[in-house]
Amino acid sequence: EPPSSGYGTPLGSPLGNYGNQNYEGGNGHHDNDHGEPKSYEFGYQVKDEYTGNNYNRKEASDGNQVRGEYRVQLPDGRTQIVTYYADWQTGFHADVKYEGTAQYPEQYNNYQGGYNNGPSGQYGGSNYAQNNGYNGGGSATSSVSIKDYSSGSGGQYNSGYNSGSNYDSYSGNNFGSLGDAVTNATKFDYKDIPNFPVSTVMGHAGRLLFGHIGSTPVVCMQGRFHFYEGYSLSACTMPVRLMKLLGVTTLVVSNAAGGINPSYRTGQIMLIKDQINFLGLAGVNPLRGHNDERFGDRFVAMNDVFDPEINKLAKSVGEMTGLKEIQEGVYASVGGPTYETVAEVNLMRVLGVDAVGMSTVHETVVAKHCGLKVFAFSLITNECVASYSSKETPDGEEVLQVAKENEGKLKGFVEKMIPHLAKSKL
Ligand SMILES: O=P(O)(O)O[C@@H]1C[C@H](O)[C@@H](CO)O1
Ligand code: HPA
Repeated sequence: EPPSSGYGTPLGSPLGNYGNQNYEGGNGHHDNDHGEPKSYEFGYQVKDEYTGNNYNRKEASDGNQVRGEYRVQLPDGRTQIVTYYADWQTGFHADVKYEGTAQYPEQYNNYQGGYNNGPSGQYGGSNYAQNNGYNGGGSATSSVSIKDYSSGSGGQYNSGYNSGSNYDSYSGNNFGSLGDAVTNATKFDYKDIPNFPVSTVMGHAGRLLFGHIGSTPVVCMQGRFHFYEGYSLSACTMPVRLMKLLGVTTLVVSNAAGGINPSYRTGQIMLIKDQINFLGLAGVNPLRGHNDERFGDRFVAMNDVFDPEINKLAKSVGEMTGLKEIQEGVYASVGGPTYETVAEVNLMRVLGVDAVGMSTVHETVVAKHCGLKVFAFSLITNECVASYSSKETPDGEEVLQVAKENEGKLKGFVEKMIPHLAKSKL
């Protein structure tokens, strides 16, 4: 069978009577009306220091066999060099080599297969832990794929949790004791879980718990990962995808947040009715890059991520457990680790933000993408400073302290809310 595409290229070249006439008829090389097959050669090169463009191609044929070479600049910084020959009896033969060292831009790591998952495979998702220095706390990047968790670190949790585990309590900063709500818990330190990031923030215990709240099976994170720790958002949200793969159906998220709404007081709970994704609006989104269709669609609706019915239930459960003045409002996340300037606090007020933090929104984005239901709430740990005359300044110790003072009531709330949520089928 004469190859077609391998021979298409010369068409239109200076000696372009080669391809069509000799091969498309399928009658072999010599029985055409135009005599002997003709030789040709062509080539081009683009080399431009300013744009960095550097590629070329050359090809020659003696009429029987085509030989050529082309160089392609890969987005990872390497040059791919393909040397080939082809003839109509044996087809196309290529030898592929690479020059240079691959860099790992985040958008390619997000693609589980890696754009270069062929001969060298350096971009393959399963390599990310070794390559990206999760534990160094530096500029970590990750790719998260079904492959990573179905046959890697996830495997060890599958038994017992895969079927019927429909709740996940995702504990945020400083609420380590929410983990105490989990009964008969099996606990794993993050550092002992292959390929898992580690928490570097005070108050984040760094443990994954499996157990029950009431009769509901739960997976609970004692401690999360933040963008300001140096993790990419896809690394921060990797556990959400892990939970999805474990069979979790609802993500319960908590956080410590600063009160932007002037009526909010330290120690109050705010049920999140909507969010503003400042990082996302600026293009920093955990879903940026290749979309793994096995988790969800490319484009994700976020207008319906928080269910007003769940919040209604939470309000009544909260009141039942003695929570006072439960608020419902808009949470915005910033990259941190800086707290807000006076101007930023006032900007957020104008924008309709009620509470601000440094987590959660990327987790809810990834949860929505993979079809998890979401329930989220904030503990107001400080009142954001909106005036230049104020002598107050937020600090991490205060946040931790307020969280500690309130963790008992949060635990009571979560212990009741999760079974109610499970029963309600919301
Ligand atoms: O993990 P969360 O969002 O609860 O923690 C908040 C944000 C920062 O980590 C820290 C700032 O005080 O608290
Ligand atoms: N700003 C941002 N993140 C926070 C705050 C705050 O005031 N308090 C707790 N997390």
